[in-house]
Amino acid sequence: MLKIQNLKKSYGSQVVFQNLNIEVPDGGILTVVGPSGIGKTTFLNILAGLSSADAGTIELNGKQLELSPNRRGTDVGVIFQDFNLFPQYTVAENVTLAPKVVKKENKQEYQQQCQELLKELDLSDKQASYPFQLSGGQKQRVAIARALAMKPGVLAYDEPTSGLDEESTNRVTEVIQKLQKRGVTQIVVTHDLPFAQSLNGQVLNFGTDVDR
Ligand SMILES: Nc1ncnc2c1ncn2[C@@H]1O[C@H](COP(=O)(O)OP(=O)(O)OP(=O)(O)O)[C@@H](O)[C@H]1O
Repeated sequence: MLKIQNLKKSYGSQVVFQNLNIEVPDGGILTVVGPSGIGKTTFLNILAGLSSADAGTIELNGKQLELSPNRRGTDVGVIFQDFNLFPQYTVAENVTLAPKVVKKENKQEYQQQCQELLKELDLSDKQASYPFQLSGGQKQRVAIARALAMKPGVLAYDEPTSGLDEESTNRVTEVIQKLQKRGVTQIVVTHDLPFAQSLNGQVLNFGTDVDR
């Protein structure tokens, strides 16, 4: 369970949001929508531990997350809009780097996990490719595999359909639904209303549901 209580964030005198309360059950999908400049990315950055909050708490399975850019750990995995893949590494190296270096998993463990994730995300034939050799949708699935390799409690996506065609967008929906069946809790920030509706999750509309 992801439990957000009384979360508040301001930039100077501008309150971006306050009194934000929301609960997402394990395996739940929360879609975060709202107009440009309303605070969606700010919310995602706080959740990801990339930005501080002024007040409030975020609890994941009873454990309070540190709400500052100093947070360590792998509680929340984020798929950024530009994917942030390492261009000098192959797909398989992108997926195994953090389990190897950060989690210090043994080679057999991280390699096996990588094979499973690439298979699940339909990327087995791309494992030796470099990011520049992939389509946008493929790069995104590598970013998802790389995040999942760290076994996060929550997986969050920033505008996952931006720049994708209809077929790739449908693919993203399928991946998110597949991960939901596996019990992964997911937060999806999006402008794309038809896509948000297709996910059939709980909706947080920053334009209408949030105090400022
Ligand atoms: N580092 C910052 N310093 C000051 N103000 C900021 C900062 N980051 C964001 N803001 C302001 O906070 C508000 C929310 O921005 P945010 O990027 O979270 O919106 P958004 O909903 O993600 O927009 P978009 O959909 O266009 O990405 C905006 O008014 C923005 O100008």
